[in-house]
Amino acid sequence: MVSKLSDTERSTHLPKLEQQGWKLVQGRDALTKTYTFSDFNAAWGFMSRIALKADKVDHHPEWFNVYNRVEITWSTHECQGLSERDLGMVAFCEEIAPQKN
Ligand SMILES: C[C@H](O)[C@H](O)[C@H]1CNC2=NC(N)=NC(=O)C2=N1
Repeated sequence: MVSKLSDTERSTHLPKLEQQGWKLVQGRDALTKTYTFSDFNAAWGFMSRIALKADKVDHHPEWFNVYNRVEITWSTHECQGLSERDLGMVAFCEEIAPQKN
């Protein structure tokens, strides 16, 4: 069973993630970021790599795509909030996104 991030873990990780453009979702325990890419091809490439990773680690995103924009949200259904699994996927997103915003 995966557990929600502790207060200490939150104060360790959230400030840096907020600097990277991640925001806590209002009304639920989740992190979201909107990435903008050069075109649909780049956005879909990003989504494809996340899809493969999500499948591998069995942790899946909530997301919305329009052309070059991908809004992605991470939260863990199992504990109904943020867990270390979300931090892992957030780090992966940052690692592979060709464009930072
Ligand atoms: C049975 C399966 O392992 C679970 O439903 C996995 C699948 N992907 C998941 N993804 C996310 N984001 N949270 C989960 O708790 C989760 N659980």
